[in-house]
Amino acid sequence: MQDIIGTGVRRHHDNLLQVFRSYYQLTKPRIILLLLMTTIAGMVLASHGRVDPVLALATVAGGAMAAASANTINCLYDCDIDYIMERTRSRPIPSGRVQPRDAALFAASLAIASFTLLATFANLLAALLAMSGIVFYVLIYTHFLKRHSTQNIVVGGAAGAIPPLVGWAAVTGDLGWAPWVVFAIIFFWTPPHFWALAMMIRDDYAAVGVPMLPVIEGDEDTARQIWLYTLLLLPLTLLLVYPLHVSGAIYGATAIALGAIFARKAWQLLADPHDREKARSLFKYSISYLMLLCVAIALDCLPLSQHVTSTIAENLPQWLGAIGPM
Ligand code: HEM
Ligand SMILES: CC(C)=CCC/C(C)=C/CC/C(C)=C/COP(=O)(O)OP(=O)(O)O
Repeated sequence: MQDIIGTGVRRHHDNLLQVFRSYYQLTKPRIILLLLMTTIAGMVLASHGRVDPVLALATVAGGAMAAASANTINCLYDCDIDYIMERTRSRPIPSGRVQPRDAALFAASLAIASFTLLATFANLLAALLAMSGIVFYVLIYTHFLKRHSTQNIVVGGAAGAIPPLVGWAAVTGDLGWAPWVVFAIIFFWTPPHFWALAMMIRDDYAAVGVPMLPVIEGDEDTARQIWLYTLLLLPLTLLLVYPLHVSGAIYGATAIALGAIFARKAWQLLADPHDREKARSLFKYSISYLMLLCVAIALDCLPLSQHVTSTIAENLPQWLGAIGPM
């Protein structure tokens, strides 16, 4: 008898775990992690590394819920094509694990909770920016552009660039040049990030009639455009050092090193646009690139880093003098 009850409880527990896992998958959690890193970068920049922990926690939670809501609505809207594409077939809605109505309720609750949290613990601007991220991603990207334009992700990429604005606004209550530069970095990073992936899986997109650039214009043109966006992205990353002076030498050196690797991978793809391994390598690297760039922004703002940077700046002429004329 006890065995039967035990098995029943275990089965109920397993089912509950399955349900949690399905809703968790619906939010595309790994993408949220990177979006949050950009939010944290925005907060750290705005507060010169001294973020209030309660505000930080509320902003991260509110930002995560807004992105989770946007991703859930995207899964709901796209479930017809997700059902056909191999990469997306096993997602919770096409595989029947979550009913569309439940997903809609889930997304609405997340958006309301996000707005409430951000408006209460941060400010109205941060809350409205997060909501505009959801609206832009769902309406402009998912509804208007994704299935109708080869420039879908160029314009749609603006939604993914909003989280650092949320982070900055949560700290300061307004916006300035620095957060808009981080916005622009992510905006120009998105086409190489996504088109590299789209080159790998363009047959999937072709099968469902989504006009991603590699499907319509082919590999050569896509590789050329990736190269162009990469060339625009790299100098943009340095604007935080000069003329904005919100980041220092540690960030600057990291941005140059990371950018050089990015440029090398984009160049290799340009030289061999049909090589899917080169596209895969650029796609994977694009994720590490943005993560590390955000880590560098945060590290650079720590008081210790600022001390190291100012010591180097003060003593550099003396050290160079000691080396003597070259
Ligand atoms: C319009 C803009 C964007 C498009 C169309 C796009 C598209 C994609 C797609 C289709 C994937 C593959 C996901 C999968 O295999 O299920 C992906 C992966 C990923 N994207 Fe993007 N992306 C965009 C912007 C962003 C932004 C702004 C971020 C974060 C700042 C981001 C972070 C990631 C990460 C971390 C992954 C890897 C997820 C994993 O490991 O499964 N993406 N992206
Ligand atoms: C502030 C705020 C809430 C911003 C929201 C930003 C956001 C959720 C960006 C996500 C970008 C992304 C992963 C696009 C992929 O969509 P897709 O439909 O092309 O991908 P798929 O084919 O994998 O479904």
